Amino acid sequence: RGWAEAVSEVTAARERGSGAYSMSQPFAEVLRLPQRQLTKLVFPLQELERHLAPDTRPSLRLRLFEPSLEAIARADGLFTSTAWHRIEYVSSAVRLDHAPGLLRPEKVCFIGRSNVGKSSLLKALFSLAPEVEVRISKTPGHTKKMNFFKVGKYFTMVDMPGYGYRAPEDFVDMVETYLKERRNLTRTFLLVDSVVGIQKTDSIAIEMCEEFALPYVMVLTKIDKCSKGHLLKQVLQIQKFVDTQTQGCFPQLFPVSAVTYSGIHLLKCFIANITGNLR
Ligand SMILES: Nc1nc2c(ncn2[C@@H]2O[C@H](COP(=O)(O)OP(=O)(O)OP(=O)(O)O)[C@@H](O)[C@H]2O)c(=O)[nH]1
Ligand SMILES: [Mg+2]
Repeated sequence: RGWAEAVSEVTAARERGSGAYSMSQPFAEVLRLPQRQLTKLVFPLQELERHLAPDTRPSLRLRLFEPSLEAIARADGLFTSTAWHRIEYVSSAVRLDHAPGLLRPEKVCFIGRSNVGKSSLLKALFSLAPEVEVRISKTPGHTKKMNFFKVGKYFTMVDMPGYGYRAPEDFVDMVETYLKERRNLTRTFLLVDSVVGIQKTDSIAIEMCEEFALPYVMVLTKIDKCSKGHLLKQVLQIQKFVDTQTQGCFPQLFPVSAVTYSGIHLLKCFIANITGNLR
């Protein structure tokens, strides 16, 4: 289905004013981009796929989650803060028993090495809620607490401290306990730096997710820093790792850039979908 049709469909939906949230203005702009630019921004894996030899294509699982542009547009609305639908910081905690109550569905958290780009990713996902403050830093080990953010009445997202270099001392107690015991956690996003690929420290998190049998999703960060060839190599390598060495990892990778926003819209749509909010 062409994107031009999606534009008119979504525009019509917006004019009808249907639903608590509808397409964000910035996404209307995205839909006006030339096809190639739009694909690169919204479907970065598809853009890479064009450079693969036909017989290697099946190794990239591109088609597992392939929403329509209309669905992506609606998800963008879910991540837009309005007076009726507030996206906001809730609280921070260093221990599980300090975390917000379990009544609100938690749904998603972001884990990964320090400096991999967890806070930056959250900030990019919240770019249409500019009043939400997510702190990022060049210095690894910046996020010291579990930070809870709510997306209206729908769900909560958690930014975690990183593991590895300059990780907080109580990291293990904090993050392991959280992952193991948080009953309302539906999906864990495990971030891997696309420039360097899976490192020893990443294996800690992978093993943790596997051991606790958590459903998790691998996100490749900072893709703006990779050449096309390098990114393709990393994506294929990591995809192979996921296919052969993991049980609980969703077999489609999500490459993103918090700088160019490549892959961010698709990830918003995936989160809307797994939290049951893609109406
Ligand atoms: N070029 C580029 N830089 C990024 C991207 N995402 C994050 N960075 C940079 O990477 C550094 C670390 O980012 P953070 O988001 O603070 O990383 P973090 O994973 O939250 O780190 P800790 O809180 O220390 O665990 C910062 O200098 C960011 O500007 C990206 O997509 N592209
Ligand atoms: Mg951080």
